[in-house]
Amino acid sequence: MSKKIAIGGDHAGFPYKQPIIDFLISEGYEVEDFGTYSLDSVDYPDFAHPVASSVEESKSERGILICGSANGVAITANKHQGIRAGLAWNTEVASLVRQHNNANIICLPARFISIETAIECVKVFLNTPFEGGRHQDRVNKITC
Ligand SMILES: O=C(CO)[C@H](O)[C@H](O)[C@H](O)COP(=O)(O)O
Repeated sequence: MSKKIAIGGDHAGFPYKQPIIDFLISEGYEVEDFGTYSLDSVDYPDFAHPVASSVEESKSERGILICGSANGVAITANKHQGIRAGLAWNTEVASLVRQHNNANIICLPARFISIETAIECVKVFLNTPFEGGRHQDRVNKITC
């Protein structure tokens, strides 16, 4: 896959963003960081929309979004055409969101998982292929 990854999140996700970026760079990925850039309180859609747009427009191959519960960024990203943003809180779910749902954005709940788990989820998300078959039929039915 292309090595370009878009990443973003709100103030709750901010402490997790740089360690994930460091991991991605160490693995040879190019990273576009859409913010936020501090712990100051912000609104998650202001960061989820640019990440989703980057994936939607094929400027990035995959996206990573981080907020407190991961729900706000997931709900926002899934408003975009062609975006399948799924939550992951352990490596098994991170694998399934690729294998079964062909997710192109992973949403991480920073207030409920460790940074180490978040990085493990990202690793699995980026390295697990979509299974296709019956899952492709189901993914095809998602779009209204
Ligand atoms: O959007 C969210 C929940 O769906 C995220 O968890 C946010 O990070 C959270 O709502 C931020 O909450 P705060 O009390 O404003 O820090």
